[in-house]
Amino acid sequence: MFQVILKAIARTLTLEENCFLNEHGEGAMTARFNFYPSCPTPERVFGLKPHGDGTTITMLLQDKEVEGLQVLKDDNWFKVPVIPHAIFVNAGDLVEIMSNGIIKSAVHRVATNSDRERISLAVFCLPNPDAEIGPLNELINADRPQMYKKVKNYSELFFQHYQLGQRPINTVKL
Ligand SMILES: O=C(O)CCC(=O)C(=O)O
Ligand SMILES: [Fe+2]
Repeated sequence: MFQVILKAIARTLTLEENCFLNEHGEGAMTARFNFYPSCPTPERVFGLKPHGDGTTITMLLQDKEVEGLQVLKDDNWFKVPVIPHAIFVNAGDLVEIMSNGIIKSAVHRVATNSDRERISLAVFCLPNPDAEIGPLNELINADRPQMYKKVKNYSELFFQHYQLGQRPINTVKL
């Protein structure tokens, strides 16, 4: 399914539909269930701290009753509504890099809830660890010079910085 999404993004940018997939290769998908217990002090405790995903694409099945996911836009946090059985698609840092910054990897976080627990299922799409991922040549020009270095095995960089509360994408900006 992520292939369909990457093709759709390419078409949106009026590019050849396989251009992102050619960079990405077959890649790998990992899945994680997130369980957020109820928390008596939600104003003081995050379920998941603010981060951008270190993926190409993340597909997320949210809890069908309990909200919690919030996305940062223009310095404001917006709640993602609960839509039962809908899949929330998030562009990760690697799409931001490949698109030379045109598609943004949204910073998001998860709030806790004082009386309800919450569960979600995230599927993370990643390129092969040895694939070199960089801005597409088609998206580099005089008006928009190359904005990111090429990266390899971004997951490793991601986790090093995540622990420190930093965004790894800031370390590969030119
Ligand atoms: O639980 C959620 O709604 C979001 C999970 C998430 O952002 C993640 O696993 O990276
Ligand atoms: Fe995330």
